[in-house]
Amino acid sequence: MNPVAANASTPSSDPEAGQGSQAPASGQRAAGDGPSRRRLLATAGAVGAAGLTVGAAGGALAHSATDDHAPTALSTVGSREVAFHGKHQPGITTPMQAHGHLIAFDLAPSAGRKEATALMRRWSALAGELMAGRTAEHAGADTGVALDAGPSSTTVTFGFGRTFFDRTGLVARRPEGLDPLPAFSADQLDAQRSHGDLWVQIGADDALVAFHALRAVQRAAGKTARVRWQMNGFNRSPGATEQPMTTRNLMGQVDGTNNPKPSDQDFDQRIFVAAGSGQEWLTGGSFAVVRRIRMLLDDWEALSLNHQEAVIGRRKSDGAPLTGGEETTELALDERGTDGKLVIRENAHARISAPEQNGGAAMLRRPFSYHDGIGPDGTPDAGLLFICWQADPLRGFVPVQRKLDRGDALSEFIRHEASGLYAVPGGAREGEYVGQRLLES
Ligand SMILES: C=CC1=C(C)c2cc3[nH]c(cc4nc(cc5[nH]c(cc1n2)c(C)c5CCC(=O)O)C(CCC(=O)O)=C4C)c(C)c3C=C
Ligand SMILES: [Fe+2]
Repeated sequence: MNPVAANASTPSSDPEAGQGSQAPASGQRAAGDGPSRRRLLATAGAVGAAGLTVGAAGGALAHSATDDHAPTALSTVGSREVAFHGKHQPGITTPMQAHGHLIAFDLAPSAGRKEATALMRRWSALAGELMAGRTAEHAGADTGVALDAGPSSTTVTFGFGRTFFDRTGLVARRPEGLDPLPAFSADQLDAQRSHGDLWVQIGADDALVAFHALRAVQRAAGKTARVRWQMNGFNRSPGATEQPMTTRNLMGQVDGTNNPKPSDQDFDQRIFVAAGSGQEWLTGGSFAVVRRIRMLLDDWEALSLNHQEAVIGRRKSDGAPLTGGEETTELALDERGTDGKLVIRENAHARISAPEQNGGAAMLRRPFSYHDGIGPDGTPDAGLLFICWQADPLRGFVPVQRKLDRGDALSEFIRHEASGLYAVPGGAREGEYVGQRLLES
């Protein structure tokens, strides 16, 4: 086993901070010893005669078949490894990866607590292997899709939906935070693509590595759980920009600026469930709200730049508030222009969603963009797989979405199409599997 660094939240594990960064963030390490996928490949003599190119943009390394089959150094992107074990599960404060897969499962009718326990044990062992860049299954059974790549910042994160507790006879242990989200007036939710007993979030900086992990998780579910829905997303690739910067969404906006930072004094309290919550198994865990939000891009792109900026309250070019300064300058919410009107409009998205307008309600947004092709009407089925993390959805997502639902200028250009709410247990300690403290107590 590779020795893995603690996956604790630290300033440099801020999802924004590492976006596009060349240096591994905290909780990440360069791939080390152990039977890596690449060594297996080399010993199997599977390197093609034309040589193998390992790497990502700007850092490709050629591995010639004339070499002695010793693995060459991985590119920076491929070599990054996130720790599986830690206080919190990976994939929450981990820098946003370039590729993401979300997959929800329902337990099979014949499966109960015993089968769910065996599944979480199996999935946790698998997640540790995938995150370390090792083959997912015994040699020969692995699909081979990621054979020549390193860990590539893979993370696998597990959550339990409300119905998981009914199915496993654990209703008494269900946290209040899993009470159903209220209906919002603008919801157009597809039940088939919402909810689920179990939810898995996969992220990686390489598309093949991410797909490999997704497929391995699905295969490992076996007959215990069947897929309810699955969604694919993406973000900017590390190294694509000159400087590490906050990512943009498909409307072109800099998105993620005012996220809580792990260095904030109250970060842990806002994002992670503290001891004494009444559900000790959830200590160090969090709640994930997942919304598939379609963007009505034809309508959005028809707006002038001024209008687009007024909808958000920030400049499109660099994300700075319309009241001036740079991206990280605070919004001057009371400032009025020469016309006497508020510079950041009453209905601007950034105003309405700001914690100071919502009794301090805050969440950590860690989304992926998605594009599922062009619909029959010629419009892109594209938008945001909005994922936000909080210690309590009633002090995070719910009050903010209630307010946005009533008067957000952005509402006209988006449509909430699917929804999920999951309790995400704390990280597994060495020798433990995710959810053990719930399932074995
Ligand atoms: C209920 C929570 C939120 C939903 C749903 C949501 C959807 C959504 N947001 C953008 C684009 C931006 N959002 C920005 C800021 C922002 N958004 C939320 C919450 C939700 N957004 C919060 C809490 C904040 C931070 C507010 C603050 O503290 O100032 C921004 C501005 C830049 C930033 O801070 O990230 C943009 C841009 C889209 C496109 C979208 C749905 C598709
Ligand atoms: Fe937002």
